[in-house]
Amino acid sequence: MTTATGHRSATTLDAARVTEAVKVYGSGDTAVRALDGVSVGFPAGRFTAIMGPSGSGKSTLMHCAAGLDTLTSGAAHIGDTELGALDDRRLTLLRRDRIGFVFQAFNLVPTLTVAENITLPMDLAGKRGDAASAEWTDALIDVVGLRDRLHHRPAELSGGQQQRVAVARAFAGRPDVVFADEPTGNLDSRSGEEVLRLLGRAVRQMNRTVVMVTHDPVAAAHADEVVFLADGRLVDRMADPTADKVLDRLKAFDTKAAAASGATTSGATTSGTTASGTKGAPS
Ligand SMILES: Nc1ncnc2c1ncn2[C@@H]1O[C@H](COP(=O)(O)OP(=O)(O)OP(=O)(O)O)[C@@H](O)[C@H]1O
Repeated sequence: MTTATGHRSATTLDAARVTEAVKVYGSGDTAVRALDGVSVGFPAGRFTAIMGPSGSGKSTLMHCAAGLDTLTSGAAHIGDTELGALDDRRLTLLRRDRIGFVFQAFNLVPTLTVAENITLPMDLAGKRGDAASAEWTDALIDVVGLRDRLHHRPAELSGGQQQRVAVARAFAGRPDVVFADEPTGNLDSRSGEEVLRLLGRAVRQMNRTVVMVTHDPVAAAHADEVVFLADGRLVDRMADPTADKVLDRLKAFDTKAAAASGATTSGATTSGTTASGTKGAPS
């Protein structure tokens, strides 16, 4: 089902979601409430950007949603799996098998070729070898445009090319969701644009799910939807973002009055999208 804007409706299942997520760092006088009751879903097959002022909780939300960190209270799900119910071993397996990561630092293995870096997670998981995986990897290599670099090592590539390898590696195991934390932070604007287009293509042409933390309105404009955090709370969602619209929304955070009167997590809507982050669907 698609909406008038051509996007999938909110009835699409969430690939990942957090419910009433609270994360407190430290204790006593020095305690920081990084997440203060956030409920948000990241729909499967869509590209969602997480934005907000510095310190608003973006990275904390991503880390808790991806099982890299644990919530103080509330729940985080990947599909139907509640992360809090998993022991360390199962959580590690879930991260390996069902989640892909792209970070600001490319984190490639310098001694491996591009091809070996891309298939490393699948090799570790013992998932390579079947025809479907080979076909998928082959298609992925074309999407990221690295076919003529497959036998190079990371040091022989530009920063943009290295991040494209990291993107291919993140999608290689066909994870349920790829989380990207400031994936263009180390890139010039042209290389960054390429990586963002790549993430968009993976979502739209290969039916993948991407959740990206960024502070850059131009980067966020590549997403299908932007969720805004402020002071550890979800304050707004914006479908069909443009850089200008995102920038305007961020500027509103600059004044305390706007922050105080900003939309709350329960019912604010932007461009017809529910702000609750749940699966309530427009009919
Ligand atoms: N490990 C930690 N220990 C203590 N406080 C932390 C820790 N990690 C984050 N915080 C605090 O939690 C709050 C949210 O941090 P977080 O990094 O999630 O914000 P952010 O929106 O990603 O910020 P930025 O855009 O600057 O990266 C901040 O006040 C931060 O100082």
